[in-house]
Amino acid sequence: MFARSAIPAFRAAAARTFSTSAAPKGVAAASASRATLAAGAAVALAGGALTYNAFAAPSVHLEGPKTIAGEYKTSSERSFIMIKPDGTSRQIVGDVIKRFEQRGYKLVAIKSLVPSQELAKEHYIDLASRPFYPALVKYITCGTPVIAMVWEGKDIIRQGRRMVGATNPLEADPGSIRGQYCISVGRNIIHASDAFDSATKEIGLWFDPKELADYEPIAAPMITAEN
Ligand SMILES: Nc1ncnc2c1ncn2[C@@H]1O[C@H](COP(=O)(O)OP(=O)(O)OP(=O)(O)O)[C@@H](O)[C@H]1O
Repeated sequence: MFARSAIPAFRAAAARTFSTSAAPKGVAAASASRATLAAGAAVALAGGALTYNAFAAPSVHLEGPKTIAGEYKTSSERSFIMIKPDGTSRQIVGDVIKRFEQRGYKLVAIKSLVPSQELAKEHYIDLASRPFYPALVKYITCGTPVIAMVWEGKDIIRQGRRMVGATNPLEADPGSIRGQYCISVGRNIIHASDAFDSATKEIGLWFDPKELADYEPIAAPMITAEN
């Protein structure tokens, strides 16, 4: 059984880079402190509740150059992207997925769930002192599902943030997802990891490693070749 005390340890290690508005971009991999969940344990989600399921091996890799978020600045880099309840309700899930697919990114995990209070609070824990935090948690757990995804590919963390757009949709580039689909900071339809250690934390929080697929899309060489 996963020791619940590992979550606060992990939270402390993830530091401010988890929340996305003010995080130092691009330096997280080098500077981030790391945490390791105990071998034989993982965070898993079932029926919208946060549970801690034991498993044999491997452990969730949260430290070292290669983590559950792949390897930073390589084609194995991964980001946690989540369509929020308003995005699901407004039926733009397909459009969001299409953008990432057409850009050349690889979908390695996806699931629809109604997050528990515990999970939503943990995801946004770095904003706990902000006045909008209770409403944010209420919104994420409102009963309409979120679409939790892991996308993989070159520079996905930075590009994912660019594709999503600014936190306040009114400041977002019109070509970005938020810039195209929304006008309110409280209903900005999508989340994307802002740094490598944030992606590591978030993927580990929302997914069991066994849910992450390892495959090669047939068009991969046409997307990734540099010459
Ligand atoms: N002033 C605000 N009023 C209401 N909600 C806010 C406000 N600022 C942020 N939020 C909500 O909290 C979320 C997290 O805020 P954060 O500052 O981390 O921005 P973000 O990184 O762009 O968003 P996310 O983490 O969801 O990708 C925002 O996406 C938004 O839903």
